[in-house]
Amino acid sequence: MARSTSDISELDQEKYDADEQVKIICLGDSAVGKSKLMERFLMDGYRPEQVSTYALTLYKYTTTVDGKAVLVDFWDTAGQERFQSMHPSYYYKAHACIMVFDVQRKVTYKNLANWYKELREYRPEIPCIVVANKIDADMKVTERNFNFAKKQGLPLYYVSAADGTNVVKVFKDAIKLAMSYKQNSSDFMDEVMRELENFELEQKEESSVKEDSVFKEEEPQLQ
Ligand SMILES: Nc1nc2c(ncn2[C@@H]2O[C@H](COP(=O)(O)OP(=O)(O)OP(=O)(O)O)[C@@H](O)[C@H]2O)c(=O)[nH]1
Ligand SMILES: [Mg+2]
Repeated sequence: MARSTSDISELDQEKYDADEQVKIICLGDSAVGKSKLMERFLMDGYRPEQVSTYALTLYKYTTTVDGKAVLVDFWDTAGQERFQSMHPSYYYKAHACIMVFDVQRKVTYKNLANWYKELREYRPEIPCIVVANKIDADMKVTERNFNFAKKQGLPLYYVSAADGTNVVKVFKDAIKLAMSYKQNSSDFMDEVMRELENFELEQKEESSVKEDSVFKEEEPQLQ
């Protein structure tokens, strides 16, 4: 059972700046199997923490990479994806993304393009893995080419949360990619995005002041 918490400290995302803390997010339509995949990977000893107010679950996992202990938070949503858009804080400081579709439902594959677009708006450079889930339902799908991944230059894994095929591989590779992103990226893009946001905000404030004064000037004079 997931432990329910409204502990806001769980959402203190500054912790992800620490060397040994990694944040991996999961994206994809409802019912593609995001939660089942996490549960399958973490099987025993996982402790999902439902941050109920924010409709998300953090799956915590400890591992070692190059002899160093690493704490991984896998972020999973509950419900928000129905609106086809996530809150920006979901993406904030994420180091890698696992993007899932259901091989049995074409629409979930088509929607990858929307998820990917949104991901790149917030995290232009983080590694992203595409997961074709539920291959147990029809093994023939592994012969099919899902061009979206190839077109975007992303790795594609054929997976089944139900029978476990490739699940460990996906998650271990995601952790490796997240760690290497963390170590090698200067998060330069993050800095640029922040600067741009501040700049746009300042401009908006400035232009609204100007509009105010223009409006006042054009106000008809009452006789
Ligand atoms: N056959 C099969 N069914 C699966 C597999 N993975 C998940 N399912 C089923 O698909 C349904 C949805 O799985 P979830 O893990 O709840 O999906 P989700 O993406 O977390 O859905 P939301 O939380 O609504 O976003 C469940 O009934 C699962 O049992 C799989 O690999 N094979
Ligand atoms: Mg779920």
